[in-house]
Amino acid sequence: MQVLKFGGSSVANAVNINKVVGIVQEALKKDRTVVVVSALGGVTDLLLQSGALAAAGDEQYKNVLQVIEQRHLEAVKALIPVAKQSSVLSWMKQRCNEIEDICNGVFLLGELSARTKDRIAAFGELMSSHLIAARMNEHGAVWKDSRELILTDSNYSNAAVVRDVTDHAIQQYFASVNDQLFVVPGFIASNAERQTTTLGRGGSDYTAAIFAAALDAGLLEIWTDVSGMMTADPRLVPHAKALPHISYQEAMELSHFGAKVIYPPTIQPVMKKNIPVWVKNTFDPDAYGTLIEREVMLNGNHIRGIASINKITLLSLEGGGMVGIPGFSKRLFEALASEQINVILITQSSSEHSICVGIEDALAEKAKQVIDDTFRFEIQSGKVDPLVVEKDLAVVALVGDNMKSHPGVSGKMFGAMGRNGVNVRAIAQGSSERNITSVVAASDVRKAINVLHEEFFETTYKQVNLFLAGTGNVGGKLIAQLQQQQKYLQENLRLQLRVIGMANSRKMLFKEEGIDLANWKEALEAGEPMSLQQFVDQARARNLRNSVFVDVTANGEVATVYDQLLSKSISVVACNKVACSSSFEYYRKLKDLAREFNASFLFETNVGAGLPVIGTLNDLKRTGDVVNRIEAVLSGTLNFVFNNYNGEKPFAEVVKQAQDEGYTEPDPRLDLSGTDVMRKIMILARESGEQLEMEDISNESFMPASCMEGSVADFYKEMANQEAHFKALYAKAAKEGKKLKFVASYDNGRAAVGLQHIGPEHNLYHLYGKDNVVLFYTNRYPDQPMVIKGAGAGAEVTASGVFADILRAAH
Ligand SMILES: NC(=O)C1=CN([C@@H]2O[C@H](COP(=O)(O)OP(=O)(O)OC[C@H]3O[C@@H](n4cnc5c(N)ncnc54)[C@H](O)[C@@H]3O)[C@@H](O)[C@H]2O)C=CC1
Ligand SMILES: N[C@@H](CC=O)C(=O)O
Repeated sequence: MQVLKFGGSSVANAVNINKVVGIVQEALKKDRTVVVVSALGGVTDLLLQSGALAAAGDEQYKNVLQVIEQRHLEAVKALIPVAKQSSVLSWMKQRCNEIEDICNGVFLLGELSARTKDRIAAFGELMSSHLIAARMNEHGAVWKDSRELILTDSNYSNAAVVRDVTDHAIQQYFASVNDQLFVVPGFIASNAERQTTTLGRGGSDYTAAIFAAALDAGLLEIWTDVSGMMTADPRLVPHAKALPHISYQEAMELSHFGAKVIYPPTIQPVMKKNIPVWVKNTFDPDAYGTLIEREVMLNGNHIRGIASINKITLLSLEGGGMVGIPGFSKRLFEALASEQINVILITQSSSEHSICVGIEDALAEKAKQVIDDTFRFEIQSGKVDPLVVEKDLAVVALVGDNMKSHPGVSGKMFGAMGRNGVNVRAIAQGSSERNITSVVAASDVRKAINVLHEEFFETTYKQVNLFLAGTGNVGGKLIAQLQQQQKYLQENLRLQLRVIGMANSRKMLFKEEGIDLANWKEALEAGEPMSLQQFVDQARARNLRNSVFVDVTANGEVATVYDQLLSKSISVVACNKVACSSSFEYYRKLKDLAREFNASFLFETNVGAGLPVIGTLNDLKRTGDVVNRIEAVLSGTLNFVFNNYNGEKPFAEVVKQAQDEGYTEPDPRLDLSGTDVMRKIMILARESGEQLEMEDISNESFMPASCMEGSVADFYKEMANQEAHFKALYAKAAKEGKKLKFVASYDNGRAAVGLQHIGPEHNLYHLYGKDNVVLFYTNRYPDQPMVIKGAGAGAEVTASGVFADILRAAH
């Protein structure tokens, strides 16, 4: 004997029912078969709706009944040969009249009892099963009303089956007939008074399990519209994987926690009899689906799936008066039970100072009232605080038989969530160690499940979601490098970098599946007008795991939003130097936020572009070294200018060349004034542990003050006017056989920048093109400094430094 159950979507219309017929025909070749069917998809809702409308005195119920009748009559006409249609049509018509009569009564009384509701709801399965039996008449199908076989109590809408009587009735009936194929309605049963009852929404699965268990079936097949159970809800996790094999216990845990593929009570009866349950897809019958059995082979992973339940409220009862007093929790649970409030999760700290339970959001008010009433005396006398109710939460659970006795699973789970800023509000784990349950904000569910899926299942790659501000010189090169490396990173580092948001000063663009970097310019141009706050809000609201905000602007305002991002665990990578060279307080705050919210705040390119200056300094510090002195040339622009200026070509033209080659700041006056170098030496001093501000740094500027007045065009014009000044600077140094270098120094708490004459004996003398050099004098490098030298400006090298920071943030 085998039992096949088909859900509402599988029998939603004539086309689908014909697919079902094909599947049953094949099955019939193997064994005697019981087919359990749900109502035509959506019909149960329509039936309940008509009852509710009638009870509310709304005559619209007649229209809803018409829709129901129409759907069934049409299905009969499409499925049953014309010669045999009339008896089936007339049977359907009679049932529809019965529903109408009941609803008319409800309308007149203005009352819908639980009993009547079950009577109305039952017609869905009655009519679908009758229709399908008629369709399979040619295959010898026998229609049997399950209400004659399944006995329940009178708890309408969620009746409990009286198993021994039911088993006996089913066994007797099937022993008394010789037919091979039976079609029975799921979901419905009857009580001792022969009144119709129902087994709860999803109860057709349960009906099938009851038949399978009573008949000692060899197999129970649950045919639905998905190809089995998955590692996570595929609507939330695009990379969710099918689970070909899973144990009864795991299936129950996953189903309880929201994987709606199978109705949870279904497992119990078949598990007792060791009957395998095969979840299959009606619309893809060749797909393997999920086979649920007692013993399932290890799949190398300690967890089988991730499940969630939304709309959870946490109730917390706290108070010193609870400690050491037996009976508090008993009273709490009795109070909830008295109002039929189901408890989804319980946690109690060993201090006994608080008990916390999770229930459905919809029951929160009722729960608050009954608990506050129950503990009124204790609350008034201050022994217990009034109940704390926190709504809009969700449960996220890891499920797997193999978690048992494997240390590290919960560490991995909470570590991954913590790194992504998912705050865990409560935790529960039973001693079966089959599930670890956490409660998180409803708004974090999607992120939490994806983070966990990536951590436990996605050996293929890790997704990193970028929000990129700035598409100029450096930004443009960065985008090109990201595009060029996408494939390599996916294949070699298992990283999938996606640019989800992109902005320049005029436009912004978002694409959850990632912006196509081959056509970003056109796409961004067609984007929406840029609003910095909206860009930040989007990055926060999307709440994607492994999010990184990349600031490739030179903009002060952009630098002010880092705190909003870090506090949402979004890492920040910046080549913009404004944040790190603003007040020490803000710089410190950003570092603290990054630590607090497990995010990265990386700005390697703030000094020396792509050179490993800040990283090296941090390595020295982390390993216990102390930086005593720094001597450096930190301006690519100024080094280029002084390397290329000898009084022949005008100074202004050399500066322009530096700008055209992409070495200067967007505003070149920042380079020429020495401000850019001040920022850099201050950042190095701060990273060395010094609390410096810009005012603390002396700057011996070589620029005539007149050059710094007006616009950038005025700046160039005035530099041309001041050519004699620059010639004199050059000539003086050349006369001494020296070179002009704009040098930055930090020495035991003091920092300075300025133009110096550097002789051939000096460490800074042999420095060409746009190079930078940094000399670290430390406790471990007291005489011969640690030297970092190389190209210190240019869009390509800067972009690669930003890229490297992104990869560091990703890890
Ligand atoms: N060029 C170099 O060698 C190095 C540059 N840097 C830094 O790189 C940064 C970028 O420099 P470039 O690419 O040369 O500048 P750029 O002027 O070519 O590009 C700046 C980009 O930022 C965008 N932007 C400006 N304000 C914005 C806002 N409020 N919101 C969104 N986008 C905005 C602009 O539209 C433009 O796309 C600067 O902070 C610079 O200090 C750092 C190290 C070396
Ligand atoms: N404008 C800067 C670029 C890097 O920060 C420089 O010239 O060094």
